[in-house]
Amino acid sequence: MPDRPKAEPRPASPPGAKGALLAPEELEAALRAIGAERYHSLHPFHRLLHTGKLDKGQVQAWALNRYYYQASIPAKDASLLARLPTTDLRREWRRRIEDHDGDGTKPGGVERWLALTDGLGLDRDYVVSLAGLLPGTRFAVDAYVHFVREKSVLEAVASSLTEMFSPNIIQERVAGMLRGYDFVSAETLAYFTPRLTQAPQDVDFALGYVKEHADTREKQELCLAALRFKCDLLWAQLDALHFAYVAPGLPPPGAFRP
Ligand SMILES: O=C(O)c1cc(C(=O)O)c2c(n1)C(=O)C(=O)c1cc(C(=O)O)[nH]c1-2
Repeated sequence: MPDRPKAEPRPASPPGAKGALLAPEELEAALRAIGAERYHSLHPFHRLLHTGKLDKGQVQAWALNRYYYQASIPAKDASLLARLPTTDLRREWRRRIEDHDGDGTKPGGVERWLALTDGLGLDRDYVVSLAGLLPGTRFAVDAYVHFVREKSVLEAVASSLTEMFSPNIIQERVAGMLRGYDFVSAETLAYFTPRLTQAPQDVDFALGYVKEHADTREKQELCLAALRFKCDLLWAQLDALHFAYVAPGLPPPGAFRP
């Protein structure tokens, strides 16, 4: 019997770097599939929040913790802005910072989030002090800021693409919370109205950028990994809230107590 040919040793290639380049629409489909599987709309805490199943203290805990996410978004965008190489790119990213920080005449998203925490009866100085923040929130949000600061511009832009999925959850949240809670008004939730137009505008640009600049399979895999990472850090924030305020309901030392 002739000797069987020996198997060729496999070339050591980095995980995820194999396979052919995806067409831009295939890349978009792969990004959307990540959202369908792991966006925070699927988290049990959000399902409770959106169906009126939480009490006022639990809704306050959500708003207080999410303040840190809102307040950190313009800081992460500013760190990316500083690394963008062209006027057009910087102008686009500057618009995001203005959406969140305002322009000094009209309030931005951070200020509008504080209107939400005011509306829920939280003390503004306490919210802004971050004194009652869950450690899990802090670690997850800081991980996002660090990711954007340290990874490539392409990965940083890709990590913003969870916004592809946010208009749906925002509509569900606003309708569900207005139906479910007598302590919530349309005014309290006014933060979300401009996001319904801002997020698609952000996504148009960021998705176009990713589809154009992820021009090798390896870069495409990095973009997919960036979006998974972002979904994970959004999920982790809700895990922390759920553990502290729903089940088993064990807020860590120093955290907000309703
Ligand atoms: O209400 C939400 O569920 C939700 C999700 C996300 C997101 O997917 O990251 C953002 C927002 N809201 C939001 O309001 C917002 O300003 C925002 C900025 C970004 C980002 O990554 O730059 N995500 C989000």
